[in-house]
Amino acid sequence: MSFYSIAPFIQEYYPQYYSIETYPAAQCITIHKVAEEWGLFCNFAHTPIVLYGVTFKSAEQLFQLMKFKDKEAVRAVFQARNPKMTAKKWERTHRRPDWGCMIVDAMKFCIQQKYEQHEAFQVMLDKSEGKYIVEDQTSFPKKAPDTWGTKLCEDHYTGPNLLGRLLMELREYKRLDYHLPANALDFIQLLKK
Ligand SMILES: Nc1c(N[C@@H]2O[C@H](COP(=O)(O)O)[C@@H](O)[C@H]2O)[nH]c(=O)[nH]c1=O
Repeated sequence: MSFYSIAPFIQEYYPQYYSIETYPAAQCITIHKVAEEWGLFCNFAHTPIVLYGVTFKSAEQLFQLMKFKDKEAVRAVFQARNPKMTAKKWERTHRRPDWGCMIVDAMKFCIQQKYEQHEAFQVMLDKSEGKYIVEDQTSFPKKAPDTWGTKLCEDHYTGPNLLGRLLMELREYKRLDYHLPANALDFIQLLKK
């Protein structure tokens, strides 16, 4: 199993999300590229999030930073043009040891902040009512979708679709509840010094 595979964490700590879902393609809204119609649902969308006076350029940047506690890694990922790729480099050596048991709560936190700080995102979520939301990874080279997404198989999207599921939960309940370790946001102070 790859170091980067998060499926074992989901199985152990978030069994309620450990499943493969299937959705009829005709009833799906797909998240693929930021520039596309529903691109605002993508974590990479330009939706600045301000926390304790620090501005994060996207939910993705915030999520990637939450993996780290060390100043060097935090600063490198914060300054990176592509935080996801830079985080991958630092993860092997510097990922916080409890990342696995907080990963879904971290994602919920980031999406909840985006929701609270961006009305356009709230409006678009409401507009998507009645449709399934899926992250479309069909064009990705790997054979199977990862935990966050799905792939198109004939007339349906199939995969764990955790990103889509969290967005649908947010749409339904108007909030995502999360429980983070007390030090989860300490990294923000490292960006101020
Ligand atoms: N795995 C994937 C995307 N999926 C996105 O990756 C994010 C989390 O990645 P990770 O930190 O690896 O768990 C999350 O925002 C999810 O929507 N996107 C992409 O362009 N390319 C990828 O390969």
